[in-house]
Amino acid sequence: MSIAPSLTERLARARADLRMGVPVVLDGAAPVLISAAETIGPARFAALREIAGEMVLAITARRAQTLKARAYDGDIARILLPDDAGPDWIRAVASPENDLMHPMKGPLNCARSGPADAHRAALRLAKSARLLPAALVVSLENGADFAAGNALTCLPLNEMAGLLDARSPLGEVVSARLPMEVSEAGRLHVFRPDDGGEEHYAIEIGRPDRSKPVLTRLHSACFTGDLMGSLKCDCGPQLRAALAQMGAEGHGILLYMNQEGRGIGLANKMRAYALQDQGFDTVEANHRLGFEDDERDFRLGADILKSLGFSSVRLMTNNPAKSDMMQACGVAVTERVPLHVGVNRHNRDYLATKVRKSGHLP
Ligand SMILES: Nc1nc2c(ncn2[C@@H]2O[C@H](COP(=O)(O)OP(=O)(O)OP(=O)(O)O)[C@@H](O)[C@H]2O)c(=O)[nH]1
Ligand SMILES: [Zn+2]
Repeated sequence: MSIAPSLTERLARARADLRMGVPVVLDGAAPVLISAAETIGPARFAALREIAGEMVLAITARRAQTLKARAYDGDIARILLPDDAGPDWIRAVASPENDLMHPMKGPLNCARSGPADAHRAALRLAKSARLLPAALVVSLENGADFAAGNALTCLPLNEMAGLLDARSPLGEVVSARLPMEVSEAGRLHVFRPDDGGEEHYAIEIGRPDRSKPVLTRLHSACFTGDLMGSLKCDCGPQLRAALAQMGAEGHGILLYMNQEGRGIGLANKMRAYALQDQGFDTVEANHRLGFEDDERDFRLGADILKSLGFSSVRLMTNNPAKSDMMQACGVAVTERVPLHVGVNRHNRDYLATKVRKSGHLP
């Protein structure tokens, strides 16, 4: 094996670059330089203008719908950057926080022709870096030379879709005994993906029989609900109720997935909360930010269960998408255990929206 970073490792670097505001080169027949809209500063923007390439702001069709921009590519829109646009304009298009106070003054001119694969890859990369899905895409004459001359991460455009689809194998790094309030026979397993991405955890209560369906909760991280006692959702009560039931039964597995905000990250979830204060529901808020309703990958939970030796579960959830994905990944769901706890006046509408729009069971 070469000592140089693999493509997957370079992809992980690219995520860190975008988060810092450093552009990344996507090389191919039509090479481009991509930057995350959210992290472009004035100095780098001025340097990008000097390249004198075509400048396009790529956004998702979800965001385009709010802005009344034409998504000619179906899932994305490519807005041609006006000559007088700067980082503030870019951020105003990318982020909906001031949409109501300053409705966008169009018209936003969108590209109809030419390839959109680099733009699509840039948006997927920004999402996977937990940034707003909006990217400035600047055309280059020679991608490889430009990357080498500026010490930038360079990725082959024709391999981007496959790289972004792939899910990096999760390996167990360590496990140790963790006596807990619900059970003194607790154990925490830490799983880490090969690509340097987010770690996920499994809490094992007792020593469940691997040949029988195990009481399981697939829980997504919610800093506000799990730790801060937020009343806007039901996550904290669900977490504690699941652990309590496992403690009472003497065994169970709680998968704690670091997929905060249904996979959009805490910063974006707080942007969604700000929109909810303007009157939008949880699904509309995600869409206005440019995300789908739910950006989580539940397959990771099934991967962890299988690597711990389980092949069937009694799944504690109200969300059929979780059961469906388990089954599709080869983990049998022998029973769905409903988990209705923690309803209050602040989260009643949120829970009703999940039933009405996201297929949750009442
Ligand atoms: N984007 C977004 N995420 C939210 C919002 N409220 C809560 N969340 C996140 O939603 C996730 C809730 O996940 P879960 O409780 O595991 O899953 P669920 O889909 O509600 O299904 P259940 O298994 O029935 O609880 C957590 O990652 C929260 O951070 C919101 O308004 N917007
Ligand atoms: Zn929550």
